[in-house]
Amino acid sequence: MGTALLYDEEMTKYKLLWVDPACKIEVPERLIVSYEALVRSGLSDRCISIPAREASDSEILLVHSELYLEAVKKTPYMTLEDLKEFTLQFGDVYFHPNIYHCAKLASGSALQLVDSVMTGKVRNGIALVRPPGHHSMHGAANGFCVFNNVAIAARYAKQKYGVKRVLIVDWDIHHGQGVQYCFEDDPSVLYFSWHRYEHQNFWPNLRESDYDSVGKESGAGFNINVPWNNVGMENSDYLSVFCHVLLPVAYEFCPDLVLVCAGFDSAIGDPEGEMCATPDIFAHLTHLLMNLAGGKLCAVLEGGYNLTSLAQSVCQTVQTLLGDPLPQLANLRGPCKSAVESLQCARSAHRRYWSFLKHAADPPMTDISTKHIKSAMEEEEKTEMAEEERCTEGKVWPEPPERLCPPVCSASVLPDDVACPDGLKRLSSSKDLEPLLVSKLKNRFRTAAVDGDRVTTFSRLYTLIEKLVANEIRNGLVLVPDVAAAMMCVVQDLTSDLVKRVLVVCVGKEKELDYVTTDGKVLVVQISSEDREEQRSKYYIPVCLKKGCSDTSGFIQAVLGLLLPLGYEYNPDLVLLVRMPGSGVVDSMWQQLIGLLQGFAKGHTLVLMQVNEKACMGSTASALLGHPAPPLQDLQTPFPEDGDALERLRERLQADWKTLQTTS
Ligand SMILES: NCCCNCCCCCC(=O)CS
Ligand SMILES: [Zn+2]
Repeated sequence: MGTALLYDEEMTKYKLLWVDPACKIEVPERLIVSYEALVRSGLSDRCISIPAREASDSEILLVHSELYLEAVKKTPYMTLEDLKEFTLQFGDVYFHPNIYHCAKLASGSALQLVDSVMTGKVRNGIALVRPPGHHSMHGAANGFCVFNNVAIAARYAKQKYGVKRVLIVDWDIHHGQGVQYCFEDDPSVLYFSWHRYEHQNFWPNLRESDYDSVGKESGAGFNINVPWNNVGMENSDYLSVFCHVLLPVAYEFCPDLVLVCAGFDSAIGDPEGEMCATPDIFAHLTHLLMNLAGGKLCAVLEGGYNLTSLAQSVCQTVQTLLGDPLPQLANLRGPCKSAVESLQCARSAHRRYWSFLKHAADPPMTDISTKHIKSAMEEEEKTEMAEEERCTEGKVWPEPPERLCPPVCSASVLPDDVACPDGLKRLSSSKDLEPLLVSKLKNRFRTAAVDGDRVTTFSRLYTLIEKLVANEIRNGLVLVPDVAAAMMCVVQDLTSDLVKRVLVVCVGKEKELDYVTTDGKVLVVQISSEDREEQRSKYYIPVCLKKGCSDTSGFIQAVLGLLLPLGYEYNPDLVLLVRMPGSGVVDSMWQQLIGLLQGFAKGHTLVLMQVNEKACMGSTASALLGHPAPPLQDLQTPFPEDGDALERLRERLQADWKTLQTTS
């Protein structure tokens, strides 16, 4: 299934008609450059174009009051003076004779997107709209927003498709207070927002934007705010919050639909955000949400005022929605102190509501919400500085890397008598081994004549890895007689000269893992029921689950809270996913793991399985081909000892691995 793209140039046909410094950044060019970038890059042609439509009155009234709607209806007929007058009753927003029409198109586009996804016409999609929506409230326009596009879409999805749980992820740099107000007592809509806050010194300066606004009454726990109290947040900060706050809760919530308030003013160069995250981060944020809700994801444009980073970020998002390989994120260095404080506060505020956050630490000693007094004075000094001096002084960043699709997505190396799963390309021609390699294998296995089929297997493995590294294929599946031996061979013989860093994810326990690397060329994360604490080192990290890999709750917690951060920090060139026989890992969990691992090494994942486990080749192939993993149904509360052990393991490892840091 494809990716929907909604865009209508009508939504570029309104603009600010008078002088208002607060609103001058919201210009029609925002939409024009975004769409043109998609066209120029060829991405728009790969999408399924869905027409925009006007939202009806009843759809708008799902969120807004009749009084407000009737008032806005009058704006097309107002004189310039009347429009100015009308605008004064709201904050940081402007009206225009054509904005009511565009606001209906913006909301209607979001609804068209929901229809396309919920009817299965497309898998996911994005609506490029203006005016944005997440600041508008029941009875008021605000922050460039007229109708709350995403809030209307959430209510519409519930009403028309009986969607039980909607996750709204707001990665815009402003707090979508309109969305928070709309759903704060509603447990069927989980609203997550991070936003520039600076201890309430940043617009919209609301006390209720802080981390302790967790929702009300039956909605308690279903509103997550992560305030950024400093500017300059980077890719590491964003990824840490996803791994340690949003994703654990999102997986436990298990939504039927994901809506994204896709604002790109959180990207580098934006005058509003003043953050430093690069456009390629949105490729990963999108990817990390795409295995939820069976891949049903609707992204709706909110903010984004630097036309260059906006266009690049939109392209990065669309490319991921289309399933293209992810870019490698370079030199992640762990979250900054302020980000750790914020995520620690958010985690501790929510630990009573979410079993996946149950073991979160107490809030930091320096309670960050009282800091706003002091920082107000700092704020005073800052405003003395010239405006342009303080904001984006010529931020520059590299063009996002090309994300080329290899000619073959998934290849397989199988014994001759095993059928190849649909969609996989069989590499049967095992080329003759270089004599060098044969001698290596011989002395490796110290047998005079390395037996025939083993040489065949390793020659095929070698062929596969060569093609992965050459980007001729994206990922691969290999069935071998002895998976542990094959793993050793791949790690020690086949990859040494081909790749710089291999991430080995070992699922289940194995007979002997009789080597531990210390040079950093290999990072082994082993998830099993075995407690190998004594063997742990920086590059060998055993995660012990009391009930083993069949405990999906413990497994996904270890993946989100440990494997993902580690993987991002380690930044491998190859991922080796080894499924030990008898691991007991549940199929949906196995597919989720393969899906999430695609975020590393441009998707170069090599799956090693034992021949006698060929029964799960089908689902492995499906995940390797990029089909969304099935949702993890009814997750139990993780075993306390596992949750505790994971928290302790993170604390012990965070000296070596900064992205594991969740406490300041
Ligand atoms: N009143 C002092 C300056 C306030 N600037 C307000 C900017 C509103 C931004 C809204 C937005 O970006 C939506 S995503
Ligand atoms: Zn914004």
